[in-house]
Amino acid sequence: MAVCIPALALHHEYDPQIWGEDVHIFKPERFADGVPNATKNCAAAFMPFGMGPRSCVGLNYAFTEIKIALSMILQQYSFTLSPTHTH
Ligand code: HEM
Repeated sequence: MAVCIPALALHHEYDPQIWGEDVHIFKPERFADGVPNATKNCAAAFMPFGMGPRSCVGLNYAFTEIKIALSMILQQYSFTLSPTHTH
């Protein structure tokens, strides 16, 4: 028997109790304090690589590739502190 988890539906089954009232908004900064905080410690609310013994074996490879791609993109830009930035 095959069990299929529709990842897209899972992450779009909007649950304001977990994600907040702004659940429909694309808001990457909701992960700024880590996944556990963003998901109110609900491990099953966000599982892009699945979970359990059959979770994605390519997870670490995928993360490495993502970091390489991001660093290659960022090398094309230069960054300076905003003059209005205060600590
Ligand atoms: C952003 C990239 C990737 C995402 C989001 C992703 C996501 C997933 C998900 C959701 C599953 C199903 C887990 C489950 O059934 O609970 C899975 C399984 C799997 N993934 Fe990935 N994956 C990614 C990249 C990769 C890469 C780069 C490889 C190999 C080089 C890979 C190899 C596999 C394999 C072999 C399985 C089956 C594991 C099993 O059934 O035991 N994945 N992946």
